[in-house]
Amino acid sequence: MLENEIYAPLHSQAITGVILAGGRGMRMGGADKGLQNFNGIPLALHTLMRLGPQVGEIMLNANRNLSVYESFGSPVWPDGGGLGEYAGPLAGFITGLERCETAYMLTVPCDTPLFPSDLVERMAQAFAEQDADFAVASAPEEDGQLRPQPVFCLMRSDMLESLLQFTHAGGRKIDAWTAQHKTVQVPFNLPSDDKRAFFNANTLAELHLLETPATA
Ligand SMILES: Nc1nc2c(ncn2[C@@H]2O[C@H](COP(=O)(O)OP(=O)(O)OP(=O)(O)O)[C@@H](O)[C@H]2O)c(=O)[nH]1
Ligand SMILES: [Mg+2]
Repeated sequence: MLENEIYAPLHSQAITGVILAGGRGMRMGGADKGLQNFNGIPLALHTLMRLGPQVGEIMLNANRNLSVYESFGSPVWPDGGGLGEYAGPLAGFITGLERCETAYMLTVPCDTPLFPSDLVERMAQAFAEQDADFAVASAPEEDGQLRPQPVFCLMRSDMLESLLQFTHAGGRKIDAWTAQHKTVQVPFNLPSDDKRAFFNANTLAELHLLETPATA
């Protein structure tokens, strides 16, 4: 690194956003989570609209109702990687890394509708400043404790080989994989940050709660 160069900025246009909507949705009674309405808009479409302006390219990862997802106007890819059906979010990471045509990829789940509008900017800054292999968001949960949110994960798109090795050895947990590399945590707990930004909806009741404005 040159003496005067603080860090090489990571331009948002070099990032492909991958929206993970490939789960079973068991806690929603097996519903296709990404197609459940949030304030009248399917969650996956809501997520596309929130993430789209923050990245250069965008794709959806889904395993059911593919034509409905395609109608949202972005590329849709189901799980590959030979892990079998519903192997978990890392199956979506594999799909994303196989399809990504930019230098970086950022994953976002479809069930966390209030995620920050400056998510990518802050993740990319920490990633570049600390010359990391992964940037992972961390945020306060319902109990106020700051915890990693590993489905919000920024990486270089050359991580596919490492991920295939990890998953073919039986690994399924995102944080166990990222722990093999240099990972920076990006805290989203500034006083100005929405406390509910990383609340996710596992049930329909939780989804409806997120639709209502926060009470002071
Ligand atoms: N591609 C893919 N994504 C998944 C898979 N399982 C979970 N995800 C995604 O990972 C994120 C977090 O998963 P969960 O909150 O457990 O969602 P889920 O698995 O659909 O719901 P449950 O069945 O209730 O656990 C969501 O965005 C899911 O869509 C999978 O097998 N494949
Ligand atoms: Mg699950």
